[in-house]
Amino acid sequence: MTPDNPLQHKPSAARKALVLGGKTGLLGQALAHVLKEQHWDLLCPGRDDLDVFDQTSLEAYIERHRPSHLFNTIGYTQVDQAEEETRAASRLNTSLPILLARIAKSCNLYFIHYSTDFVFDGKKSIPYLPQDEPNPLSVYGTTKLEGEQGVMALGWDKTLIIRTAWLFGPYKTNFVDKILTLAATRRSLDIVHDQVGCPTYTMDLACNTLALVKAGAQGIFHLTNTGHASWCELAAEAIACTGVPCHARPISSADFPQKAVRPAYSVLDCSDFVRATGLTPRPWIQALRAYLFEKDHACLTDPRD
Ligand SMILES: NC(=O)C1=CN([C@@H]2O[C@H](COP(=O)(O)OP(=O)(O)OC[C@H]3O[C@@H](n4cnc5c(N)ncnc54)[C@H](OP(=O)(O)O)[C@@H]3O)[C@@H](O)[C@H]2O)C=CC1
Ligand SMILES: Cc1cn([C@H]2C[C@H](O)[C@@H](COP(=O)(O)OP(=O)(O)O[C@H]3O[C@@H](C)C(=O)[C@@H](O)[C@H]3O)O2)c(=O)[nH]c1=O
Repeated sequence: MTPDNPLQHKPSAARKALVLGGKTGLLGQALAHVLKEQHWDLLCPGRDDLDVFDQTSLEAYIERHRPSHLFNTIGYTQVDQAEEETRAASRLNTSLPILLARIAKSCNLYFIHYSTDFVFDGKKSIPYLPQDEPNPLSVYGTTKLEGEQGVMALGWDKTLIIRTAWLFGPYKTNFVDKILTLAATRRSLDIVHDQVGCPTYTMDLACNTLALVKAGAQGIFHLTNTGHASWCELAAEAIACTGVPCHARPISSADFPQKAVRPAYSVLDCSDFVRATGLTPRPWIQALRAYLFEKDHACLTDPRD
């Protein structure tokens, strides 16, 4: 903390969240919804409202609105495109979180940032612990890891990095939606079956993030739903839930060439989360059913309403 920074002397509201990515992101919008449901004051500036790369504007925004918590859900998440747009990926996944952590430190904000299972190489066959050695296989994974390392190197206590994986949820098209759209017009779909991870519902991740924050968690945590699946199993389950007559055919990654290499196994061990909060995330299949039910019945409102 820099003692001569005028921002840190101002008391901040008890629970006021600045959610970057909260206006348009897959996770950001879920987080905004849950924060609002839990009666937090909420700030969700989009690209047109705030240039997050401009430190002066960002600090002025923080001084004006005085949030207590800074959630960063902005990221470069196009895994294949990142292989060619290394600089753009690095700017969003590495430089931005470091800048935000620095500002959080100088303004005394609790900083919550998200990272990924793709920091691991997938050579393990039991769930990855937060302290396991990362070894990313892709530009996306590398830039996310460098973001984590840069943030942790600043040594700001009130920092929480949550590694999560395989997100699905409302507000923005995701893997499950893509599969269901394809399944509506196809008799069969070829889906990779040799990549195993843990599908995670954004709404559960948002609730569980707030439980971690409430517990005052600091450092790196793994947080997903529980269980594991291949992409093919996830697709098959989503198709089965909706009753569409489409067959999910298991294939190998070699038969679905992509620019970026994905880990073969990236299940995350969430036991630190369980210990810190006393909660156990629900199984991914149950969360998937909840998502499809809520989607079908339009249960969710716009997070900004
Ligand atoms: N999706 C997944 O399966 C997983 C995601 N994660 C991590 O979780 C976090 C959230 O991911 P997710 O919700 O999927 O991300 P999305 O791609 O859905 O959202 C990214 C957000 O970042 C914003 N953004 C992108 N570029 C800029 C920019 N130059 N300036 C300002 N805002 C920008 C986007 O705004 P706009 O709409 O205006 O472009 C959008 O709000 C990321 O850190 C990601 O690495 C981790 C594991 C799995
Ligand atoms: C649409 C489709 C995808 N696939 C495969 C491709 C890929 O290996 C897998 C998942 O597809 P996607 O490309 O949507 O997912 P991908 O971009 O690999 O997802 C990752 O995104 C980043 C942001 C993360 O952090 C990770 O946790 C993970 O969620 O499914 C098929 O095999 N058949 C298909 O018809």
